[in-house]
Amino acid sequence: MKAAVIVFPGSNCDMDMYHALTDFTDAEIVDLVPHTTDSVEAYDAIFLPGGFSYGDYLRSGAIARFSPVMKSVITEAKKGKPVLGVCNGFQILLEADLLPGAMKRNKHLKYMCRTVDVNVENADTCFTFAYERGERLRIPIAHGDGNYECDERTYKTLKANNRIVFTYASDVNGSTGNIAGITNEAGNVLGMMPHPERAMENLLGSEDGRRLFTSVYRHWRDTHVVTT
Ligand SMILES: NC(=O)CC[C@H](N)C(=O)O
Repeated sequence: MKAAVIVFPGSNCDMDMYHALTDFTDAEIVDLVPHTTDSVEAYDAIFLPGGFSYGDYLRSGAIARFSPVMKSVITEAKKGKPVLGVCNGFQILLEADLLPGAMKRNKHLKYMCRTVDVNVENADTCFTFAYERGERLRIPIAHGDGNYECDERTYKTLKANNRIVFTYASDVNGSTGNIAGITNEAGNVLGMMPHPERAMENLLGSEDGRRLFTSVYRHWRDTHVVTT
């Protein structure tokens, strides 16, 4: 598997994502790809890390969404390649219309940085099949704009089609339905606010994020590698 970690000006979780992919999957190639690149076609999976792209000016993710690389990210997402956006990456996917809804400021208007309980609502995606449905994970959050908002019709559609992949076990930031992560209709684009790449080692608090990366890798292997 060739994986691309996109680096925007202001990304700050790019190296954590790189570490998660290089040290916990068997991906042959993991590249840090600058936002100025115009094609990511050569990659099998694309990762948008967290951070403060363009200083969160205007709105989180609103400027990064127009980075040169995003045209190709959108094309590859529409082809069905796995695209994961974590935190600011999720915000960029929302701004790029690859996922529905928007992020508002956290309900208490405070930046929050702590480890929270996250429920696995759908373990039937290429990102989550190494988990069990109903499992409760410990994963760090670190955001000021994590209050996910969508209209009622969108919420019903997300729910009816099992596109809510993660929820917070309690109301941490005001998100509609405690949503912590959703997919697009095809299931190959996942946006999530909690940081699985910061939950890779028990020494650092949790290793509950590992299986997200191993799921993506195994999904690629199962669909691309012929064994005799
Ligand atoms: N950790 C991050 O990706 C931060 C996300 C975003 N810039 C916010 O504060 O909401």
